[in-house]
Amino acid sequence: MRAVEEETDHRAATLELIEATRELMLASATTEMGLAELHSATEQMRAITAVLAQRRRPRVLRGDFDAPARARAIGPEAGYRLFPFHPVAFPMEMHFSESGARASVVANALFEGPRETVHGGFVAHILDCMLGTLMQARGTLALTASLEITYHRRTPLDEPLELFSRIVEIDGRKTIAEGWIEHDGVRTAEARGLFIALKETR
Ligand SMILES: CCCCCCCCCCCC(=O)SCCNC(=O)CCNC(=O)[C@H](O)C(C)(C)COP(=O)(O)OP(=O)(O)OC[C@H]1O[C@@H](n2cnc3c(N)ncnc32)[C@H](O)[C@@H]1OP(=O)(O)O
Repeated sequence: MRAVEEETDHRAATLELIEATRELMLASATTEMGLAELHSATEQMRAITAVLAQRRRPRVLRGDFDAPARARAIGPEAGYRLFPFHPVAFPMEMHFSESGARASVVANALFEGPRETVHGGFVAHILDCMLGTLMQARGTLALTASLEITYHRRTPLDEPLELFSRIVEIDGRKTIAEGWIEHDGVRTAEARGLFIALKETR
C-alpha cells in the first residue's frame, strides 16, 4: 500500500509513461528507419517491457467515477480526459454543459481504417465514449444496451474533428442519447444509443 502523496506521484508518473507509450506506438507503426535501428529498437523495447512487467496490476488504472460529474459542475471550461491511463483508448478531453458535451480531437495514423479515414470501429468507440461519459457526468451509472452508428461520409485522419453528445430522452432507467462527429462543420458520423441505468449501486 502506497502513502497518499506517493500514490499521487505514482499516478502522475504513470500518466507520463502512457503518453510516452502512445508516442512510441505511433513512431513504431510509422518509422522508416533501417534494419539495424529496427532490431536495436525492438531489443530496447523488450528490455523496458521486462522491467515494467516485474510488478503488475491485473487491470489498467482508471479515473474516479465522479470525476466527469465534478467537471460538469464547474462548467464547459473544465476538461475531463477519458482513460488517461490507457494507451489504446482514443485520447480525448470532454467538456460538459448543462445539456450535453463536446470535445475536439485529431485522429492519427494509428486509427486508420480505409485509406486516410478513421476506422469505423474507432468512430463507434469515440461516439460510445461521448455518450457513456455524458451519462456518467450526469451521475448515472449506466451501460450501453444498443448503439446505432450512421456513417455519412469518411471521417478524415490528421484533421481537426469536433465531437458532440446530448441527451434526447429519459424514461425511467432508459436514456436515449445521441452524438456526432463534425469535420469542417459537416457531420461525418452520428450515433444514437440506448443506455440502461444499473439497478445496483457502484
Ligand atoms: C468505477 C468506474 C465505473 C465506470 C463505469 C462507466 C460506464 C461507462 C459506460 C460506457 C459505455 C460502454 O462501453 S458499456 C459496455 C457495453 N455494454 C454492455 O456490456 C452491456 C451489456 N448488457 C447488459 O449488461 C444488460 O443487457 C443491461 C445492463 C444493458 C440491461 O440489463 P438489465 O439491467 O437486466 O435490464 P433489463 O431489465 O433487461 O431492461 C431494462 C429495460 O430496458 C429495456 N432494454 C434492455 N436492453 C435493451 C435493448 N438492447 N434494446 C431495447 N430495450 C432494451 C428492457 O426491455 C427493459 O424495458 P422495460 O421493460 O423496463 O420497459
